[in-house]
Parts: sequence; structure tokens; C-alpha cells
Amino acid sequence: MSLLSAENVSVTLGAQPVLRDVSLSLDPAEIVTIVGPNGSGKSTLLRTLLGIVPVEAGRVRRAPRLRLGYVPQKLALDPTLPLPVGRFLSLPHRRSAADIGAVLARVGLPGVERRMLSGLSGGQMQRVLLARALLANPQAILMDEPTQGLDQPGEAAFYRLLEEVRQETGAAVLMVSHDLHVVMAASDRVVCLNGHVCCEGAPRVVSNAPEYRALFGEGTRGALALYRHHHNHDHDGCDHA
Ligand SMILES: Nc1ncnc2c1ncn2[C@@H]1O[C@H](COP(=O)(O)OP(=O)(O)OP(=O)(O)O)[C@@H](O)[C@H]1O
Repeated sequence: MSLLSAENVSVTLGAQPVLRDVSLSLDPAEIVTIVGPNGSGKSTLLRTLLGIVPVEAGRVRRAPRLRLGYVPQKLALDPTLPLPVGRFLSLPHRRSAADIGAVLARVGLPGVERRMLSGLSGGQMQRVLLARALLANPQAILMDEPTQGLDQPGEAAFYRLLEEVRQETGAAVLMVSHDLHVVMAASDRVVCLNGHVCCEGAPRVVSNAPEYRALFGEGTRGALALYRHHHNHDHDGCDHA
């Protein structure tokens, strides 16, 4: 059974239709990545799955008592706020010093409890946000562009960490990413969104299947081809240009 799914979900924000008839599911231990152009509704879809944004039509299903971790795109924090990492990880739920120490070690930042959040690098901040999500012992982690602003080694290290966490905990990951290199390397399944689901597939499996090669190609070039193919034409009355 899926941990989490959207079934024919439509969402309108203000007067703007943002998602139309979107279906997507996340199974245990899989890594699914949502790609799509700016403004295509990726963040809105994550927020809808989290229950923050109400659906206009369709429905969101979550497995009973599902434990979810969320890594937001950015943390809206006052940079002058003197908030140590350890305190931040104890908000809003109080956590033991042992649990905080263990999770920080797990994400490769042992002993940073007393460091100020405002003094962390971008890569360290992403690890702290992941640590915060992991404290909930999640069955599924939802991440909105978790490596935005990181350099390539930082990004690669973050995804290696994510893969280790998946193997250790069995947590599924649903993330939004702009980086198609990473998408092809790190995802079990890719969902291409542009207000609706343009296409989806398992990159490693389908890239070897001849009937999909024309669509997916191979490696990153294939990912780019897939991306362009589905956003440079009109269909269903939706202008992708
Ligand atoms: N609260 C809101 N009220 C009205 N419109 C909104 C609201 N939030 C988002 N939108 C609009 O919904 C559309 C989708 O936004 P969303 O942030 O989900 O896209 P995205 O694919 O995550 O974009 P990006 O890649 O730039 O992060 C955009 O046109 C945005 O302006």
C-alpha cells in the first residue's frame, strides 16, 4: 500500500488554477523526484500532500498514523536571531540531548549543538533541516529543492547521505529538484509536472527499454530531452511553451 498519494487532485490558489487532475503515489523506501519548470506547481503539490493546501477536487490519502518529515525550500529565519542548532532541533517538540546528538552525528555534523543557526553554511543548514525531519523517525520525507544553493560536491554528498538514510531507515523520499543530473542518478521514479503530470517513469529501468529510449534517452542527456520534449509543445489546451 502507498504511504501517501494524490488522486486526481486539483488546486486553485487565489483565482489561479495551479494543479489539475494530478495523481501521484509514494511507496515505502522509494525515492521519487518531481521536476518541472518554475511555477509548475511543484511546491504546491508537496504542500497539498502535507495537508497545508486544501484540494479543490480529488483527494489526498495518507497511510494511517503516517510519520512524515518535511524539509522546506528555505527556512524563513531572522538571521540576527541567536538560535543555537540544539534549540532549533527541539522546536516545536522537545527532544533529548542524546537524540539530538545522535541525529546530528548521523547527518555528518557531530557536536554542532551550540553553533548558531545563522552561522551555518548552506550545506550545513540543509543537513540540520534533514536532521530535524529525521527526529520524527519518518516513514516518508518530503523535500523541496533540498540542495538549492549547494555546490556540486555538497550536492553529491547530500544525496549520498539521503541514500544512506533510506537504506538504514527504509524511509521513502519525495523531493522537488531542478537538477536533472541528480534526478537521473538518485531517483527511482521521476514525475514531470506542469500544472498536470506530463509524464512519469523509472529512469534506471526505462532508460534500457527500447520502447522508452526515444522518450527518455540515456543518462542526463535523456533527462533533458524528456524535459524539453514535454514542455515545448501544447496539449490538452495547456501551453507549455
Ligand atoms: N498563495 C498563493 N496564492 C496565489 N498563487 C500562488 C500561491 N502560491 C503559489 N501560487 C502560484 O502557483 C503557481 C505554482 O507555484 P509553486 O510555488 O507551487 O511552483 P513551483 O513549481 O514550486 O515553482 P518554483 O520552481 O519556482 O519553486 C505559481 O504561479 C505561483 O505564483
